[in-house]
Amino acid sequence: MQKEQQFIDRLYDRVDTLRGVTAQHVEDALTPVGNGLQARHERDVLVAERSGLLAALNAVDGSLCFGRIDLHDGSAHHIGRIGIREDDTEHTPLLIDWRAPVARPFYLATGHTPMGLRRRRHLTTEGRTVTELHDEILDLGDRERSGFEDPSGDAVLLAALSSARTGRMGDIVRTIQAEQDRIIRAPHRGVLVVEGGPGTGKTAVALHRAAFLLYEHRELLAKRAVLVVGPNPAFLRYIGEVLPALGETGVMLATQAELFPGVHAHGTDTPRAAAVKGGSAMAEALALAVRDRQALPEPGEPVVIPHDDGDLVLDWEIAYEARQAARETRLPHNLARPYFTFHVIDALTAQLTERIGADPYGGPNFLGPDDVAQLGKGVAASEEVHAAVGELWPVLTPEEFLAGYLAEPVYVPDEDAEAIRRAPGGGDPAWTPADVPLLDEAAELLGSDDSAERAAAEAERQERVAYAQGVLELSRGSESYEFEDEESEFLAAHDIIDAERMAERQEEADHRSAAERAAADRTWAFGHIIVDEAQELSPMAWRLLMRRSPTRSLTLVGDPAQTSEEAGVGSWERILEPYVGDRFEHVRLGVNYRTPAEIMELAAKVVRAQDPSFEPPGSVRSTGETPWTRDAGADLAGAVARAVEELTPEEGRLAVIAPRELHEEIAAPLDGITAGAEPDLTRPVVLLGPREAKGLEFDHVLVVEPGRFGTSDLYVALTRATQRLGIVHREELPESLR
Ligand SMILES: Nc1ncnc2c1ncn2[C@@H]1O[C@H](COP(=O)(O)OP(=O)(O)OP(=O)(O)O)[C@@H](O)[C@H]1O
Repeated sequence: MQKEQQFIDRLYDRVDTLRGVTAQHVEDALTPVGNGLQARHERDVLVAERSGLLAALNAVDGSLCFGRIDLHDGSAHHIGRIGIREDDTEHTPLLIDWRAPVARPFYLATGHTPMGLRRRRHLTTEGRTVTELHDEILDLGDRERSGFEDPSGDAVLLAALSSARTGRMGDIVRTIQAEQDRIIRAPHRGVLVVEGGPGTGKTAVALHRAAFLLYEHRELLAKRAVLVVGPNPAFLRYIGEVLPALGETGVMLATQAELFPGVHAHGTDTPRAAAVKGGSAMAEALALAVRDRQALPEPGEPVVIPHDDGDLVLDWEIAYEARQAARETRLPHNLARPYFTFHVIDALTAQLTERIGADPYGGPNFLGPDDVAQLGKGVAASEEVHAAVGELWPVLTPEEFLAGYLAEPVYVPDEDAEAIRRAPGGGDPAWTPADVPLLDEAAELLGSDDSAERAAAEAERQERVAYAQGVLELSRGSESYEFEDEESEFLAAHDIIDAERMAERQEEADHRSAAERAAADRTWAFGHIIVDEAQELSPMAWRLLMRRSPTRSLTLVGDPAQTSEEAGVGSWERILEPYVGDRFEHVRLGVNYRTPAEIMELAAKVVRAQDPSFEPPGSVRSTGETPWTRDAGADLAGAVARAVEELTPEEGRLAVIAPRELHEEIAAPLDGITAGAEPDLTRPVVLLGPREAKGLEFDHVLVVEPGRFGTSDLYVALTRATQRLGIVHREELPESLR
């Protein structure tokens, strides 16, 4: 123990030094560097790198080192949250990053396959003090003993699993199990589906996989960012501290509702409406509805446009021809529009030319090319002409278009249209999460006519080029000074870079991280996407996500038995077929680390009532505490309050999971309970609806009125506890719980 304490002391000495040096470096790098563009660029890179390192050093302070492996060749390595090197000329590793290949045997070695290890040691620390050691001897022939042997090999894991919950998910880097390690370190290309029952560590594995990928492909993923998609904001907050604790901050966490920049989708849909909006038929319906916005005048009822040189007649034929020409470009609606406009102007100009210059005796037209051009200019400049074109082929934003569509849904069966219909207008349209993929689909179909923005960006670029040119000239002018020493190998900026490239570089020095830039850009292509509770996403949501991953580099984790959304897709094959065919890896996690065996037995009955062949994951531990059921009699709120008092842990968290419509009644007699749309999970007692409980975990859980839950919601609710489960009801219990 003393030796390990000495090591830990040395490690923290080094960390403190590094932290001081890095902080100083950041400060140095932040000092103004004048106008030298190259210097400025280098400074930006340095600041970013050093700030990242500093953030990592600060974040991983707690239990920085948690393991040690001793090899047969006499060498030993300490394993920790990040890698630290000595300050010697060789930069000898002092602490090995858990993600490095050298650390792998720490997670995988067994007595059967020791991978060169003699011993695996788990270190437990409090602050900077070593408090416990647990050793596993992997070479049975080895007689040497430390006195800290843990014959079962799972003391550290079991302690982690039964410790009090905090309302925030913790990392599992000390105790990643072999089946989990293989998933965490799987290659980043392609689609990996991770399926497993409740508590099998899917979320934990997904987040550690993100950390691993950021380590393994640092350069690529720092540029393209990693996106983690979760089911709701409370869940994202619940998991939000895991990656920072592993020293990783460059990840964008988002719910489906947040994936259309500029839209805050806080409205709610009925389950039926969400299911219709999520169905793949919507893609076709929206595409057809966009075509409907490319209108023609009624035959025989042309649009007559007053014009200085005489009325212009925009009839069905002209519009039809123009529409054909525009559609043939196969461009999105807004981008095809200029072709429509052009054809209309052309045809109207021809009409004028014909009218004004026609020879009544059938000879050639009197007007020459210059006159025609002049007429054309007049037509093109006519506001009335543009207004008429705008009526037939309007510029549409996704929001305008979708609001219009939802006010009058077409190309879906009548009963579906009824389910999604929404009153038009009314200020804030209150977009719902299910609208977000539709907005994205609309944005694809419409295309954005960003010519104005592009022109502005180009003007800005030109300005930067001019500025860079000036800097280069200055640097040429000062050449005689820089090259005073003939032998000097110093290169002036203009030797290695031209003005255009220098300007581009300056543009790259956008201080936002890739994750921040990605959050503001609808068309961002992420380096990797991780989807948690992937079974909940609708086909339309999958279309959106696949657009954000053109390289198809995704990890999907989920459990079909926990699907609650009607729009959710039951089979991975069906989800993925349109995008990758059958080219995806499918792995399963089979051990439940959360729910004790006693609770799992009860939860399994619920699913078995519907699917007799259902097999839940085996629980890694039992507690001896049988879940209980209590009839509340007439006073439901009173019975819940008594149960809450009984179940509120001294340390740790209790969740009351009840149908939403009962929340007010239940919460009334309870003090200090946190509830609402975004409850604070760090408070001792939290009141949740079944859907919000998805993915979360508590020491104790009280389920209220389970007869009102659907099968999968009930299964989710029953499997949230790490210790105790109680059920209170006034109405009849479902058969499986009787
Ligand atoms: N190897 C491990 N070491 C320590 N704890 C672990 C390990 N694997 C999983 N756990 C813990 O088990 C609990 C369940 O993990 P997690 O939430 O990732 O499961 P899940 O499969 O996503 O569950 P669900 O589908 O029910 O939401 C968490 O507290 C997690 O920290």
